Amino acid sequence: MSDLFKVIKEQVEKHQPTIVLPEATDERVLEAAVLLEKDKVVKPILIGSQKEVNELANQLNLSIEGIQVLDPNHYERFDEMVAAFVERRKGKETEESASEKLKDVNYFGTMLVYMEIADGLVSGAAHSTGDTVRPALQIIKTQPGIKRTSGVFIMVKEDQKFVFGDCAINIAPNSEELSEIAIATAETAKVFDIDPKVAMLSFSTKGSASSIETQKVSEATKLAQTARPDLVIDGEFQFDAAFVPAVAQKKAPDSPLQGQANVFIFPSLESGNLGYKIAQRLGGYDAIGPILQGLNKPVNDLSRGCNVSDVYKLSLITAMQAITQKVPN
Ligand SMILES: CC(C)(COP(=O)(O)OP(=O)(O)OC[C@H]1O[C@@H](n2cnc3c(N)ncnc32)[C@H](O)[C@@H]1OP(=O)(O)O)[C@@H](O)C(=O)NCCC(=O)NCCS
Ligand SMILES: CC(=O)OP(=O)(O)O
Repeated sequence: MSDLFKVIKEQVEKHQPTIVLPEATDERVLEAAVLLEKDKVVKPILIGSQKEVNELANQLNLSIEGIQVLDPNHYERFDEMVAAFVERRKGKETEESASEKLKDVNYFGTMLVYMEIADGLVSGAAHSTGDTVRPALQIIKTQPGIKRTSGVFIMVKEDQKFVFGDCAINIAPNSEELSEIAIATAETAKVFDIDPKVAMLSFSTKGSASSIETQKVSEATKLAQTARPDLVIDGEFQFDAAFVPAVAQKKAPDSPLQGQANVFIFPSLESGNLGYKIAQRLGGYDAIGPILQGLNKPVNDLSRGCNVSDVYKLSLITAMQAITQKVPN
């Protein structure tokens, strides 16, 4: 385990927050839950039928002793949960539609976090991002002052750490949204002990090309710089000009980044999602996330391509958010 995760583990194990893993019948999730329980870092809550979870555990030769399993079909506080959901969705759900939705493991798990029965949630190993995050967008909602949540990856290889955003949520952010994503991502980087140097990415460097797309990024850069003059944010940059000092010397010699960027903001979800997967699969980086930024409580997504270690590490990050994020709901 890298130093970064050793530090997070030390921070988290003193508190052992409760993290919901709704996809109990996914082998990777069950295995990660068993490891988290064994290492006494977080208390996992699995969601599903006890019978099915027992069967999978037996098949994998895993002991789930001590791990709580909650079944939406036999949950003693289900009526209370339905009432709280209807109240939260004010006019958008009836008791009947709420009872139906709360049978879904992601809605059910998200309500456990909302009702403070659990401290955070990690899902998405077996669900699309839309199905994983929609309950959180509807129930947990964004923190005051944050218009949109976004999803970032912490990219780790040996002692190298970078943050990539938005790789998960906003399909075609406008310049205001991109500026908000850049600021939120810089703040997330600090949580991982990265002194953020933010590059706003494009296919152009400082006006080398001009189009609606490049102008959007250039405008977003100005908005972010004006809103947060204390942060180092510059753009628009091609990746090489942001990352390679010799190329930065040629393409953008006057930029404060000097080819030393460590936070990369992609102009669209197409580029962000592709970019992180290329760095992960061709570049050999560990890609942990998507970590959702700006929500009132920690709910995080996984890629369906994740492995046991990804589930474990994202659970640690979620636990860390739970103990550090004291935001009023
Ligand atoms: C995230 C996503 C699912 C939301 O879309 P959606 O479910 O159609 O959202 P809706 O427009 O119906 O909005 C649902 C609720 O979420 C809120 N919402 C939507 N996007 C939001 C965002 N980025 N931040 C905060 N809230 C958001 C809406 O305001 C709405 O709230 P309300 O019901 O209380 O009014 C959609 O943007 C999406 O599919 N993004 C791409 C996900 C993806 O495939 N990523 C690639 C793999 S990681
Ligand atoms: C984050 C992401 O790309 O998720 P998935 O691979 O499940 O679509």
